[in-house]
Amino acid sequence: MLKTINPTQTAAWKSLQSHFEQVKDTTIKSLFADDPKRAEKFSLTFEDQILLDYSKNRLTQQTLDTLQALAKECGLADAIKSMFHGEKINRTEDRAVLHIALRNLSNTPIYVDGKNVMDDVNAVLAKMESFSQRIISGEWKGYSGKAITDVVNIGIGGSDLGPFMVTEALRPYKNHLTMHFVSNIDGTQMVETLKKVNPETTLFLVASKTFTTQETMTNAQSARDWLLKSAKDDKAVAKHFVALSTNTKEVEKFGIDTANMFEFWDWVGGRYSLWSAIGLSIVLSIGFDNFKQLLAGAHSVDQHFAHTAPEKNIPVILALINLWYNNFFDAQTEAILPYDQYLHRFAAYFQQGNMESNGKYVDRNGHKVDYSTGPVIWGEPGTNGQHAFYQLIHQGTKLIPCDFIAPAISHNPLGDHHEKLLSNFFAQTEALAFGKTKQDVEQEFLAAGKKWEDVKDVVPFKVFEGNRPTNSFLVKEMTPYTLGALIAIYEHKIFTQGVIWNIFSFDQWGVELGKQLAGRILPELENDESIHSHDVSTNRLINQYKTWR
Ligand SMILES: O=P(O)(O)OC[C@H]1O[C@](O)(CO)[C@@H](O)[C@@H]1O
Repeated sequence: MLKTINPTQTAAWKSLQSHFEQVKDTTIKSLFADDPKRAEKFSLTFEDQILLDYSKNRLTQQTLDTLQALAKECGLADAIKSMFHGEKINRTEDRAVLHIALRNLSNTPIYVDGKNVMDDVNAVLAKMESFSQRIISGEWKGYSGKAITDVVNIGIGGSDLGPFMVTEALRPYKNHLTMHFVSNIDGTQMVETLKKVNPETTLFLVASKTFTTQETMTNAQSARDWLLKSAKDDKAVAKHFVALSTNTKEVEKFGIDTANMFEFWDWVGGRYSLWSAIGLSIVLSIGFDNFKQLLAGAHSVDQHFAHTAPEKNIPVILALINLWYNNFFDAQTEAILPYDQYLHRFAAYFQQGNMESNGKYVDRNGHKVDYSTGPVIWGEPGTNGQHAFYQLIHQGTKLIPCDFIAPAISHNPLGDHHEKLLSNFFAQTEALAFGKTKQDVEQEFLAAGKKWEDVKDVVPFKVFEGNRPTNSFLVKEMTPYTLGALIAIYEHKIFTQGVIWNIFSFDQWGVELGKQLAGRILPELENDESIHSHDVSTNRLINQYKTWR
């Protein structure tokens, strides 16, 4: 079970506080000047596929050692074992946390309540394999006898972001099926999607762990109505709708044959579910063998996380580095910046992954914390970000630790595009770390033959103080395997931080209140009567809406 220690009361935290006072003004530049072997010492390679360089950070070996001592005092090693052994570490929902079982290709038994979950996991994987083969080969026919050409995944949050992110990231592995993702309750997304597809050849995947989520059920109902308008026979539903869910009863109630249901279990968190039946859209898009490679990459990282010494453990090190900025430098956000267009939803995916997991102010004792927990996660692919928000990262007043991610081998070697992309990837972390001094700026002006009088006023604006921390992930090639590994690294980083912050990373009660209030407001919108049941601001907004609609 997880310990319930306030991290700020540990001896290691106190050491970190005094250590912080000693090193807070040390620059990355001086750390490199003092140790020519820094890049070698502060980097790790995962299976000759991913190089993580974390040398451009504001930390010393002592910082890392003390952070490791903190993790130890907070019981990280036991927490990892608890998760891998299927203990119910999601205590507020009384559930185990076993996304690692979904990719447990070694098939070692994992027990929950005395039952080996691997039997069910393997059965669903086999069902996903045979179903996807029938769809991809064209053997499965729609109501009019035509093969499926388009797949629409209807889901939201974890039932959308993961499958969408991965199918985009692995586009080079795609087959002929066209994938669509509808998540928003805003009818616009469904209407625009339905314009692009033909009811005779479209398969809908209704992806919802609970099968009660308002957005998904509303979208699924509209899609069903749309299908039946053409098919004019309820039997068509069985040929065009499948369910990905834990809730058999609700699936039946919706009218989907449970033979067309792909099951998963309450020990799979929504934001950790792309490895489960929720990944069916991924399987349909890239085929089962590639999906298995995705699982294999994640499984390999699971082994690394569970069995590698903390000082060589990639997710642990990443977690500690960002905790250092979050809790000692008071950094509020972290940016994820993939130099890979295919990863354009990677940051959005980990927005949910991280913020829904560690955005908590109540600790595992039920008390309000007096320290900072999960950061704001954001990001966009490079180089687009460079022309948008990098100004603030380079010269703003906020400290923003950034993760840079790039593949060494491009799937699209068009002219010198990839060299140009990668030159930016390398240049940015160098610029952020080392900056540009006043002397450099002056030198540059002189070399360009400028007169000192003409340029002296502009010098301060051209100085980069540097010392902005980054991690670099250089991935050999973005394959299903390496992508699976990368995602699992981030998942375990989030887990590690949650353990140290003494919070429950696998519930999400913070999303409930808004849902509850929306449920109360919806019937109030049914007529044009003036509303007085809320605060004055909400009343006014509702009443203005009623006049304008
Ligand atoms: O898969 P479901 O049950 O429809 O839930 C969708 C999403 O809603 C949440 O419960 C809350 O936003 C997420 O955790 C989850 O991924």
